[in-house]
Amino acid sequence: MLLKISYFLKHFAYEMKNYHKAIIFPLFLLFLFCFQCVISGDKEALLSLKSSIDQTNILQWEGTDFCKWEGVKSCFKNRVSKLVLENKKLSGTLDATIINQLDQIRVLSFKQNSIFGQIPNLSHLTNLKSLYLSHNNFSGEFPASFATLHRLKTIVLSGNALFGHIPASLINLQRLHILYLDANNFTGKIPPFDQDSLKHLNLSNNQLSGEIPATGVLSRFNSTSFSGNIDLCSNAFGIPCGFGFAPYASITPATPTPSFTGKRDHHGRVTKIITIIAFVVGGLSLLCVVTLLVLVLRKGRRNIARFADSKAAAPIVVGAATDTADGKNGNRGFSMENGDGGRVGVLVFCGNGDTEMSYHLEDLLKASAETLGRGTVGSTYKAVMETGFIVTVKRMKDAMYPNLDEFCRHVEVIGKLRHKNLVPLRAYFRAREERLLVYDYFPNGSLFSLIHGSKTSSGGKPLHWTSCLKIAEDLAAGLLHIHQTPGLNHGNIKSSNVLLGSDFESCLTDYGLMSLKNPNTTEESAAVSHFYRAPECRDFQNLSSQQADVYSFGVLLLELLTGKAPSHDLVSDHGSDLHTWVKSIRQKETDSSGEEVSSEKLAALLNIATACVSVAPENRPVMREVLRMIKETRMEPAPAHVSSNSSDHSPGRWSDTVQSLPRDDHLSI
Ligand SMILES: Nc1ncnc2c1ncn2[C@@H]1O[C@H](COP(=O)(O)OP(=O)(O)OP(=O)(O)O)[C@@H](O)[C@H]1O
Repeated sequence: MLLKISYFLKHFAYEMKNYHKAIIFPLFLLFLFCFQCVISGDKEALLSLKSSIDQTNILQWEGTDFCKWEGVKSCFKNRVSKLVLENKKLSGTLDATIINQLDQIRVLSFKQNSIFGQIPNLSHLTNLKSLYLSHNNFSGEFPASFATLHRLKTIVLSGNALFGHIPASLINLQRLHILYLDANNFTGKIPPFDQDSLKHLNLSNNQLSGEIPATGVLSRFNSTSFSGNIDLCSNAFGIPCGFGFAPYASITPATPTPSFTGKRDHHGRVTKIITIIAFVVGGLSLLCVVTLLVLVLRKGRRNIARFADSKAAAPIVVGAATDTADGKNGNRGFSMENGDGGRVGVLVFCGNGDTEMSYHLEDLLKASAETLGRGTVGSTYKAVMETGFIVTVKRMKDAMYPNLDEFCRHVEVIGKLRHKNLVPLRAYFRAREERLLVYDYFPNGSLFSLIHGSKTSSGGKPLHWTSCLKIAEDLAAGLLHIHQTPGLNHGNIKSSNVLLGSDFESCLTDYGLMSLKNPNTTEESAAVSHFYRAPECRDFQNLSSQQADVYSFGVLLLELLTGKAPSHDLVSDHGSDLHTWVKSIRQKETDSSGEEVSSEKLAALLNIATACVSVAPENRPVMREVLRMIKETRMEPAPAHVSSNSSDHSPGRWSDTVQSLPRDDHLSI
């Protein structure tokens, strides 16, 4: 375009044959063009401004005389000198190139709109005296260019989201009369304003810090000009510096400054509340983190102490040997004491041979614990001590508690039982409200797992007949040992309470504990436990008995023979067809020599089971008789007197020559 014009001018001059005239003429045209631009410049600037902040067309700017448009309060020589667009719901950003075209403006106000973005560089508005941008959504830093506007008297930027420092260069504005920067996020120090012109100052509710400069001008303002800045201090205001925390926010003005709006006060309160909440939340979070850390650190060695001392809530003192429950046996015990020396918990070792066990209460308290399961009696844990020694700890449910003395008497009896087919109770922890039993840990799992695998379904593959007989004999021997203590019974025979020892011998556990149960408790046992129970004991009010144990043992034999867990009442379901049902389940089996097993062997075991599950307790054989029959079935002559030492059988004898079965009145297939 310019090239075209110059070409035209050159051509025109050539035609005129007068180069001087050719230069003057285009300059004249250019002057006319520029004059027209200036005349209509503010109009164009205003329309551009409208299109950037008035998209909803609130401003009805029509007509050629823009000096009469809404908000254009005055013009000077056809230029806008005062533009006041307050509370017009304007929204958008201010474009510096547009605003700076209004360079004759003296007063510019966009108060109480929703204009956002940075406050533009207004360095071309050299005539600007008053700028009101308060209560919008301006963000960004204070424009340093303001310091160059030497005519500025009023700067009102309150209620925005401005941040950063207040430029120290503002002290050069020698006409500055009003400076309101309250309710923003300004940080840093207050510049040392000292211009006499400054009569109104509000810097409240920011995040200013440091000492208020002790200038003569600033000292004229009262504390309300500075309130709501939590890190400001001033010796003049009696808020000493050097204490790290100068609560300017808490200063209550003696004479409130009228210009402080409700919004600012509200903002101050909100800031205070947020600060307090932040401290509280921060404190609580710190507490949670510390607690979590402690828990995580202790997780690796999840502590028996958690259940051992949780209720006692007492510091543990370990080391002093104490007496057993009755104070007579002299078994070694280690006590847990409260602060005043009163004994609240004792670990008592049972059987005489166990007094030299290689751990103390302290070791147990430090052991890591893994939950093995939760049953009728309580929760069972595998506890691994720091030495690597492993024990099983059973924490008894509240419902199981008789009074402490009764508990101790009973557990002392159980703790003395030693038999190769019983899981030994090594120690017990007695405290006011806590009962722990410590057993050997059996790593080979339970009979339940052996029969049913890890599945909890009732279906499983029946064990080989030799295993059935071996297990039956082991359990009968263990149970007989219990029954040899007058009045003592197991009370909870089931396959999960049979553990496999190091030689895969079967060992009864959890014996003698059901009688500790409070008879008034309404707590029901699991369904599977229910059908092991003798019919006369299914009502929980009725205590278990040795005859009831025999019934449960019979059910366990049926489970061995069929591989079916008693999820329903096997006995009453199958009645007289029990034999047919069992036979139908078992395939033909051979012994180790490859010879087909006489059905008589299995028939004999089934006969024993059937006898045990007689509905009438008086028709059930006693355990001595049951053991004898099982032994005879395995071709082993039953001893005249069965004792704990007499039931030692090696697995090698399982497939001995088949002999004829003994006949019993109860047993007929
Ligand atoms: N001394 C032990 N060594 C290894 N595992 C054990 C020991 N004692 C129990 N268990 C296993 O821990 C698990 C939970 O046992 P727990 O006695 O708490 O429940 P349960 O036998 O299912 O029910 P109940 O309390 O009625 O006897 C069971 O699988 C059990 O076989």
